[in-house]
Amino acid sequence: MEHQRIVVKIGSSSLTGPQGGLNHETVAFFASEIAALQQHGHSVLLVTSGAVAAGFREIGYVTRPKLLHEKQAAASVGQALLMRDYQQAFATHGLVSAQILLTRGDFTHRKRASNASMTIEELLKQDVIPVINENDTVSVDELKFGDNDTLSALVANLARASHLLILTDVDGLYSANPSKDPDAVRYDRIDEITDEIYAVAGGAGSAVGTGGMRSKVDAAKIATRGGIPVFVGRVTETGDLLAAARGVGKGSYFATHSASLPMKKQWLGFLSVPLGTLVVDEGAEKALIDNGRSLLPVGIRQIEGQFHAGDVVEVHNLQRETLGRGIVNYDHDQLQQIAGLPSSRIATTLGLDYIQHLEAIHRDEWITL
Ligand SMILES: Nc1ncnc2c1ncn2[C@@H]1O[C@H](COP(=O)(O)OP(=O)(O)O)[C@@H](O)[C@H]1O
Ligand SMILES: N[C@@H](CCC(=O)OP(=O)(O)O)C(=O)O
Repeated sequence: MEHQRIVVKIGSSSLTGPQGGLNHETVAFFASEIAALQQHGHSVLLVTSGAVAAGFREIGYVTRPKLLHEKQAAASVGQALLMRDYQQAFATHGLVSAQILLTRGDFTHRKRASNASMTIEELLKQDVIPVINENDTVSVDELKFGDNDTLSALVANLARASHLLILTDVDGLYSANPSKDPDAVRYDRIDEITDEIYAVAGGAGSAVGTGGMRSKVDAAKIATRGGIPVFVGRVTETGDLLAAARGVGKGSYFATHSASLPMKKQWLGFLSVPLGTLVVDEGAEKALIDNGRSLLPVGIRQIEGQFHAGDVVEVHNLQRETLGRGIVNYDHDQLQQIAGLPSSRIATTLGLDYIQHLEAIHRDEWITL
């Protein structure tokens, strides 16, 4: 196996128990597994949860807090404890580690994403292990990732990793939550993330985890669309992490079919914030999805939101299923006037001599989701 860049994500459920506090032996074990990957010539980026779980007991909460400000307070105590454990554990293998705290806003702003990327590149060049978590102190409501699975997929894309390994307390995705259904069977390999996969992926299984399998499938979707294969499973014994990276781990593998997605399309699909929604008819749905064509105003049935030309909008079919996202060429009030009209009537309806773009969304500015 040649040198690879591997993102490893460790969930709260793997590091702590329901009473909170860190399990120091477990942190030390994961550090030794990561050190083994480094010794095999790979570069590892670690995305770790556990700040809230590590800190809540320390400041006097009996159970994991539910309110945002309490979670933020617990995380600010716990993040330092988490980092202290990792730094000590990596140091015993002669490895230096660095703390990086990110929010979704850091990915949506291209300049900040590029700064984060430059820092990560320099750390990897110096053989330092970036240890990444969400910046819980400044993340509010819609800015929050909510779970670190999505964060790990965004990091994998940003760093152009060759693998994303999501470690959790269950050895893969099962046909039903295996802690509740003893007849559940594991999916060893998932070639396509279908509605059936989403239907079986349930919520968190423990008092400390968030997101459960559902957010892991979301993460797998983001990473595999970016050309990065994903492992979701358990690492409990020496050598398990190396096995996971080699494709023989205890878990499920999500395959990728895409070549790595251009940065612009990644941004459009997974980082941009849509400012409106266009509902389109069956003909437009077919043109966009089956024929890879642009969206013309004639196929638009309904317009929602106050967007302007150049903004990102989401596109729904008549059943209100999301088809994808694109950059729209008209302001919302212009689109209201021309929705349903053939291209020949657009200029006169808008009172213009000529039209720069006949398409509402050009195919080059579109991603199917
Ligand atoms: N179909 C499924 N297959 C496996 N686990 C599932 C499934 N649906 C829900 N789960 C739950 O997801 C949990 C893992 O997610 P989570 O608790 O968020 O862990 P983490 O802290 O590692 O992110 C499992 O322990 C399990 O209870
Ligand atoms: N940033 C938070 C992550 C929250 C969380 O529990 O995430 P996860 O265990 O990955 O589902 C923390 O460190 O506690």
